[in-house]
Amino acid sequence: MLLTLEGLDGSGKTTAWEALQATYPDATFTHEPTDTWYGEAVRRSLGDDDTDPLSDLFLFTADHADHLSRVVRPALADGDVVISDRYTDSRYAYQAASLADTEIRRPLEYVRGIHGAFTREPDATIYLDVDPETAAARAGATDKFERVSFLAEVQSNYERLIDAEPERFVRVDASRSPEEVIDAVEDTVERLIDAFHGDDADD
Ligand SMILES: Nc1ncnc2c1ncn2[C@@H]1O[C@H](COP(=O)(O)OP(=O)(O)OP(=O)(O)O)[C@@H](O)[C@H]1O
Ligand SMILES: Cc1cn([C@H]2C[C@H](O)[C@@H](COP(=O)(O)O)O2)c(=O)[nH]c1=O
Repeated sequence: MLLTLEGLDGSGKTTAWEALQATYPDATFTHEPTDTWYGEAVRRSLGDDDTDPLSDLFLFTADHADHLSRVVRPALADGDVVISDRYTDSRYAYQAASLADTEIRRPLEYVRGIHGAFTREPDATIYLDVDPETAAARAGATDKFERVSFLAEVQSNYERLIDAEPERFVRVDASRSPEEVIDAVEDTVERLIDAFHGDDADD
């Protein structure tokens, strides 16, 4: 089963993902950007305010392709629960926002289309819902994506993704205290894993 955590910068994904590691010691915990040289290239781009958005998309997508073949697919093949801090929806939401002022028409559909041929969509996605102002303040507004106006575009892309696939997403109110958010995420993960195994048993 593939579970992903998504949301704006500073929404608390990593805080929740770290807490889950104690509860699910046998699960495979992973993240995007990864720690490989592909991920390092992505992080280098994040630190540069003057990159080409299409080049960024393909850098992030290369990191995802490597992540899929090296970590996600093997762990799923072993029957593991995989919990990823950011995954495909980050590209759909962020790169579609950064491509908005380019020659690419319908960026969100374009980015999804690139992934369609090769990716493995998540079984469920927890969306940590926080407003762009809170997100930017928590994240520290240190890179080009952590600006309120940009995060507002990203947020509206996430909302489009949720509208398109409401059955895949679980929204968690991430404006609450860290303890309350962690509790809500842990309850949600427990429910999703139980439901997934229930579905397996029905097959
Ligand atoms: N519910 C919360 N309330 C207040 N502060 C929080 C909350 N959750 C996390 N934080 C703080 O906000 C900052 C960002 O948290 P965290 O790294 O978990 O977010 P994130 O969604 O993973 O961000 P990014 O996508 O930028 O990596 C950290 O300093 C963290 O301690
Ligand atoms: C996977 C991925 C990430 N991003 C952006 C989102 C954040 O601003 C940074 C780094 O993420 P982190 O959670 O702070 O480590 O990268 C993106 O734009 N597209 C993606 O596919």
